[in-house]
Amino acid sequence: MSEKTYVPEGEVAPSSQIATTIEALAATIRARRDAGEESYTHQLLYGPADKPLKKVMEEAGEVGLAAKDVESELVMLRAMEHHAHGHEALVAAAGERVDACTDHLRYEAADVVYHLLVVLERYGIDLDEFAAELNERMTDEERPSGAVRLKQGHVKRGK
Ligand SMILES: N=c1c2ncn([C@@H]3O[C@H](COP(=O)(O)OP(=O)(O)OP(=O)(O)O)[C@@H](O)[C@H]3O)c2ncn1[C@@H]1O[C@H](COP(=O)(O)O)[C@@H](O)[C@H]1O
Repeated sequence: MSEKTYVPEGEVAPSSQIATTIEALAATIRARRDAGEESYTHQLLYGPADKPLKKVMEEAGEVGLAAKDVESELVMLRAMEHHAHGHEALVAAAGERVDACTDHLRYEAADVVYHLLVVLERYGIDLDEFAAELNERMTDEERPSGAVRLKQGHVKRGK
């Protein structure tokens, strides 16, 4: 587990954190089909299609920019480590900037995943079907036992 994360005391961790989280988020998004206009998700599911599609592209771009910021700060940190001997405070400050940029990258990545899940829900692609797409790309050695697969005829339709 990352040193940046924790499970609240007294709570039992699920067997897979990310699977449980994605499933819960996808279920919330699906449930927002029955919500009112005050729900942002509902607006993305039923409003003009351009809105969620533009959000996916915009947020993906923000991931790219956030990652570039991490790169720039890493270059600064390495330079500090090489040239700022005796100036531990400068090195520590550079390390904190890397850390902050990495936090921002994670934040933008979550925005992409949320909007991607909304787009999948909007067009009726459920999580199992999405998993099957990813599973098809794995080698037999990589693919977990019992992993869902795409039926022939639906494989590589996008190519
Ligand atoms: N995970 C998310 C989530 N991630 C990002 N967002 C929204 O996505 C938008 C991100 O776009 P921006 O950063 O550009 O913010 P913005 O300028 O307000 O966005 P726009 O109005 O320009 O589209 C913000 O409005 C965020 O609130 C999310 N909105 C909802 N969820 C989840 O979906 C659930 C249901 O949300 P509602 O439909 O709002 O009830 C929530 O409880 C959350 O669990």
